[in-house]
Order: sequence, then C-alpha cells, then structure tokens
Amino acid sequence: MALEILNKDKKEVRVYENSVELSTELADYMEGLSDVSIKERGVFCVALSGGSVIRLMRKLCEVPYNKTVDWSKWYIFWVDERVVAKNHVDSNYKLAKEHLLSKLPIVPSHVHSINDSLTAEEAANDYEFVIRQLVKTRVVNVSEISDCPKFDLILLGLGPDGHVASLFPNHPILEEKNEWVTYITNSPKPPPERITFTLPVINSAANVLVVATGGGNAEAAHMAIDDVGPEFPVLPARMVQPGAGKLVWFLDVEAASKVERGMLKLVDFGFAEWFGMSKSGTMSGVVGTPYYVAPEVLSGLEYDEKCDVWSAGVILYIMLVGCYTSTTDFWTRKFSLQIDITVDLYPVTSPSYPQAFLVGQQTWHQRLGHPGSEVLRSQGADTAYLLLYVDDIVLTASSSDLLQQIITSLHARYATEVLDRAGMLNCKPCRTPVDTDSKLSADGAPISDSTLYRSLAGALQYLTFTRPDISYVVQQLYSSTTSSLVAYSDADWASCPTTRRSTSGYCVFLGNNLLSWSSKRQFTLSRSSAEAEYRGVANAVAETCWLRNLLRELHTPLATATLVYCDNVSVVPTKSVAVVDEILNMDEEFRMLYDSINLNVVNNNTSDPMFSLWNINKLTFLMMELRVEKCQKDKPKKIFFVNSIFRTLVADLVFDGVNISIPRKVVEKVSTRFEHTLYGYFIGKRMAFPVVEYYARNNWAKHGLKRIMMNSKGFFFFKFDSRAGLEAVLEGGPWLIRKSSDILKKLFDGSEIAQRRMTRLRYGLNCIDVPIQSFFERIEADLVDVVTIGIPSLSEDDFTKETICVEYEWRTPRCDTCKIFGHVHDYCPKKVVSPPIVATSNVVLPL
Ligand SMILES: O=C1O[C@H](COP(=O)(O)O)[C@@H](O)[C@H](O)[C@H]1O
Repeated sequence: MALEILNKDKKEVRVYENSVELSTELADYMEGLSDVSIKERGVFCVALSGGSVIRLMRKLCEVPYNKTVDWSKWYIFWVDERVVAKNHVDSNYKLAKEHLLSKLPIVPSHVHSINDSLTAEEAANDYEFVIRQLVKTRVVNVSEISDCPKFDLILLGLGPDGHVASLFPNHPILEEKNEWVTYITNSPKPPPERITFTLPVINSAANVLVVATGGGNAEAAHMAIDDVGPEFPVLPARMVQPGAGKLVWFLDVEAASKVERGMLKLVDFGFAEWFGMSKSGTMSGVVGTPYYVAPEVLSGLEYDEKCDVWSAGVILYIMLVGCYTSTTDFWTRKFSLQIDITVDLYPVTSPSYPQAFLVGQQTWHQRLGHPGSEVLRSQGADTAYLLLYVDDIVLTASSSDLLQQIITSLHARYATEVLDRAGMLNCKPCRTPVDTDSKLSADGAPISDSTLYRSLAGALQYLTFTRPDISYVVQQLYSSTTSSLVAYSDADWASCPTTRRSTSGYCVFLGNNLLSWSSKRQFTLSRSSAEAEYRGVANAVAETCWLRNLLRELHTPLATATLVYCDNVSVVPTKSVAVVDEILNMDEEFRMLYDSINLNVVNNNTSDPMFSLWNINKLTFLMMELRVEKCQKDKPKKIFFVNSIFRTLVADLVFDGVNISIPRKVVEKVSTRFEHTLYGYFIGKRMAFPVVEYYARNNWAKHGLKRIMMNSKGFFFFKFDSRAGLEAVLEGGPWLIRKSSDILKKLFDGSEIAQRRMTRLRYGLNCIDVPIQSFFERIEADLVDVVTIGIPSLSEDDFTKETICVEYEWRTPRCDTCKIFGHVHDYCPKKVVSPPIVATSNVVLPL
C-alpha cells in the first residue's frame, strides 16, 4: 500500500515505505496492466530498462505473480542497451535474463534483445527494423498520436543525474524526433556506447513507469516531478510525458524525500462502499464520537515550520493516524473517508483555501512519537485542526468562535444531506417531529428499504451530538424489536505478507443492528485455510457468547440460538472427519467451539451466484448453528435438544424430478467464466500441478492456452482464448503426460453445457459423525441417499440431471412404520407389524 499517492500535473507519484513494499506494489501494478492489455489486444509488450529497476521487479518471479500472470502473452524489449556482448557484466539483457527472464515462463521467441554483434549504429537500426516488423504484424501497437510504436508498458529507471534509458542531460539525442531507436558513443556513464529508444517512442507508450529508490535519486526525482521553474535545467526524466498514455512514478520514501508535498492534491480512491453502506451511511454508522478540543489545548505545542506553506487564514490539517487493521481495504477506505471530510470543510474555512495536507502514517509517527495524543498547530490568527484517529474525530481551533462555526456548519450540511437522502428536503419543519404516544413495534408493514432505514437512523444518532432536541425521536427510531444474534465470520489465510499469519474478522448483528465487529491479524500461524477459518469462527463465537451473557445480565436473555455464518466449506468436514482431532489438539478455543456448535445442512440462498455454484455442487452451504446454551454449565442437558439442528433442503423446484435446480444465472456466470475451458482428470495416479502446467504450456500455448487451474478433487481446467484453440487440443488427444492418460472434456463452452464424452461421474457426499441427537428429533424429511440436481441449459429450454450419492457412515435405525428414528418397527411403541428391516453395511441395528 502506498504511503502517499500524489497527483501532479498529469503524473501520479506513488510513495512506498521501502523497496520491498515498492517491489510488491510494482508487481501488482504490472500484473494489472498485463491483464488489461492481454484482454484488449491479446499480448503485452514491455520495454525494460537496465539498472535497479530489474531487481525491483523481482516479486514478479514469486508467488502469486509467477503463476497468475499470463506470461505466454508477454513480449520483451529493451528501452536501452549498452553495446557490449550479451554475457558482459554491463549488458542490460544479461541483468534481465539473470534476475527475471530465466525465472519466468516467457516464450523465448518473444524476447527481443538488441543484437550484440553489430556496431552501435547498426544495432540501433537493426532494432528499429525488428520493432517495425512487429508493428506491422500488430504485435506492437501503433500510437494514435504519433507514427511511433505504442508499447503497452515502458519501464524506466532514474539516474541521479536525471537520465532515463540512455538519454542523458543536455545530450543532443534528446532532440531526436525521427528515429525510434538511436545510439550514442559518448555516454557520461560507462560504457560509452549505447542504444536507446528516443523520447517520441517513450512518450507514445500506453504506460510509462519511472521507478527509483534511495536518497541518491531524491534531487533528480524532485527536479523531474516538481515545478522547479525555468532557472533549473530540464532533466531527461522530466521530458518523459506520454501524450496519450499514463505516467506513474514509483518511489520509496527516500527517493521521494524532496518531492514537494505542498502541491499535493488528494486522490479519491473511489471506494464508495463500506460495510455495504454509502459513504454518507458510513459516516453515520461507523464514525464514532467527535471530540471537540478546547482551543487551550493548542498552547504549548510546538510550532511546525512546514505550516509556513499554509499561510492562509485558516489552516486545516487532516491527519491520517494509524490504521485500524492491516487490511488494505480498510486503509484505502479510510483515505476516501477523510477526503470527503476535507472537501466538506473547505467552505467552512475559506473558499480560496488551496489544498489539504495529507500526512502519511509514517510521518505522523515520526512527528508525534505515538498516534492520537496530540494535535499540531499552525501559525496564523485563526487555525483549525482536524484529527482523525481510526473512527474518532478530534476537531479544534484557535478560537471558540471558529470551532463553533465549523461544528455548526458541518452539522448543518450533514443534516441537509441526511434530509436529502430521506427525500425530505422539501418537507416543512415542525417542532415535534414524532408522535410521542405511539410506539414502534413489530406490527404493521415492514419498511421497504431496511438499509436506508438503518443508515438514516445511524445518521440521525450522530446528529444528536449537536441537536440534543432530536434525541427522543432518534431513540424511537433506533429501538430494535428483533432479538436474534447472528455473527458472520471470515478469514484470509496467510494474508499478512510479512508474517504469513492470517487475518480474520467478524461482525455480530442483534436483529438488524450491527453490535460489534473486528478485523485482526491472528496471533498464530495457521497451516491451512480451514485452521485460519476455524480460529476466525472461534473468535466470533467467543464474542457472541459474551454478548449473550451481557444481554442476560441486562435481563433480556435471547430465546433463540445464535447463528454463526462462515463461508468456508472446508470447515464443514472439519467437524466431521479425522482432522478434528488435530484441530482439537491445537487450542482450547477449538474445544470450546467444537462443543458449541452443531452443523446444519441447508440450502444455499446466498446472493452471489458463483458462491452458490460451488456449494450447490457440494449440496450444502455451510451454516453453523451455535448452541451456546450447551456450553453453560448451569443449564440442564435437555437444552441440547431445544432446536432442530437439521433443516430441510429447500430448493426452488423448477425442473421436474430433481431435488435442487441450479439457477440459470449461476450457470450463465460460470459459463462465461469457463468459456473455452477444457477440464480433465487423470485415470490412475494424479499428476502434480507443475508437471501438468509445464506440459500444457509447452504443448498448448500455440493453441492459445490462457490459464490452468486445478481443484481439490484433482480436476484440471485449461482455459483457452478461443473456441478454435480448445477444439484443436480436444481433437489432438488423447494426451499422455508422463504416460498417464488424461481425459479432457469440454466444460462450459459458450452457451453449451458439456457435451458428454465420459460416462457419468458420481459425486459422493459423506455424512460422518452426524450428531446423534439429530436422529432423535422428529425430522419430517428423510435422510436421503441420492440427491438429483437439475442444471439448466442456456441454449434451450431444457436441463440436464446430475446425481449426488449421500453416504452415511452410520445411521440410526428408523421405524418404517411410524417414521421415527431410534427404533425399528419391532420395537415401535405402536406395535404395528411390518416386514423385517434388512441391515446394510452402513446401517447399525441395535442389539
Ligand atoms: O545506465 C543505465 O542507467 C539507468 C538507471 O540505472 P539505475 O541503476 O540507477 O537504476 C537505467 O535505467 C538504464 O537502463 C541503464 O542503461
């Protein structure tokens, strides 16, 4: 995550804490560019520099980029090269080969290095010829604004003298307008003979990244980026100004140390949603109590000379302090939140007030030692300060009048926005805005837009700080009649890049009200995503236990069990199979969790169609029913049986003769995702993924192989960029990889559901360790042996059927007469005589 992103006159400057951060973000950024370009043009043409930028690209060779980037579509060029042999220590090619190309599966014929057997002039001409051929065949795009090639990405390093590529300050080739590639024989930096792209070519690229680290480049970066005035020489790096493309500078803090912040413009990151609410909703629901600090607090604080930059009448500082969670999302959203406030405050202060000053986390820590305890002050008669600390706001000013003015003005504006959102801007005001006699209750028609209702209620609550007169009304609105406690938990396995620890979070709702939430890095390392997920669920469970006890102490005990949702299917079998032993050994918290839950098999009605698909295939969507009562020692055991722990598999019966119908939109979505995709599996021993990947890339790249995936069942998926490529591979089979044969079949090819070549596959669902109590409850539905799924056809009004066999490791006997579990007909209290039950291998009858 960038410490700062500065928008400066057609260029973006990204500042990173160190070169490791920079390297990761650079890889991320490049992957994004590559994806876009490959999607748009089918190829990605990158021109590399030499020097430090190559080492800074090293993350591309690591997971996930070495796997996720479609390297087969990359074409490599060089922005500049030294006239030396390819194996010479000065060769830019050698550097890239050693640190990058040898570690990535780039097609060798896509690597266009500069001919090292020619003179500088000949090599420049030769290279230009090579590029011209590739422009003709449209591998390299052509610029719309010049007659130059348009590389998808040009990567430039920066020399301390401000040179980029082999374009050195004051050198005549800076003026070269006709050639694409030129040469010099008098480079101030050895070796003297070099070949380089000219400025018109660089400035015709779709994307140019200038990458620099270290204090040695700080002056050059400043001179190239900032508006330094005519008295300073124009550095080559400053002349990099892509006409129709995008220029981004990637700097570490040291290289950026001299770049002026006084001219910063804040960038809106465009995140409009937070917890599913709009920004204004976010303000109302999440931003906590604002603290208004008396002006006296300012006395005695140190003068910050940086404020000289801000000699306007009123100076406002937006401080970015700390970060509530390590997740990028939260951080980014915080940015956008602050920016909103900045914009809001401008009119309060001065219409001519230039810009706000955003202080990055690191700067803040350096200045204040620890976050959140002090405010800065500035010179000038009237000064206001706003400090944001996670979800707290501290606002102060050098005069009470100004402080009051800001608060009133902010809240007036805020109230207007709330009214606007409620569509009540034109309503007439009244003294008593609510009928004090009637009470809101569960009776009556429910509110149609509950999200808007929640958002408005939260927004009004916030307003009561300055409008105590509406407190009663707001309290009326906010009171909730719902008494169910529901928690949602999620975990991101090994997501911290430094410690490889997982992050997990939860949010707990009482009825419709968000009561508590958390997003934290876990304390311990998890060896699997299930483990991380389990820890996350355990945290959520602990929180809900606490909340239930709290509610009991408040004399409002909850009558219903608490539901804890989590989205990881692997946690379901965790309760069921041997893994549970391992998990139970890990920690007490799991023991608590294990004791606390029972699993439900329910139909998935999640709104995300993708999500639905995978789970529908497994027949279940994980839902854990937390039975907190069971943990409580003082409760009698019978509570264990209070709620049904199995629910009927509910499905919209669209197709005849099936138990579950997959929604058409699910099939559509998956069909698009898996368009031109073959899938296959190995008969016999399964091949390791890298082996298959290597084989497929080598043999099928020519047919437009785009991506290879493998699922946990050992199925391989091969995505091609066209139907023709897919057909070619299919026709060319059967394929023998290390003598093991692989069956390939079409998956969803366009609108057509798989044309079946194999005999039907049977999926099995094991129900192991089903809690005994489930059998003793009066369950209307049967524990079925076979479930049939209907998959709609996209091309016609038809569907195909798939079956899933359900196997029970153990099943309690069931009376086939009274249909009650736990006894067979011989023991039926109704003593109805019926034929004897035949025992099967997985049915255990009582002795
Ligand atoms: O000589 C050269 O120097 C620049 C900058 O290199 P760096 O090591 O200071 O980053 C480089 O971009 C160029 O390709 C190379 O030929």
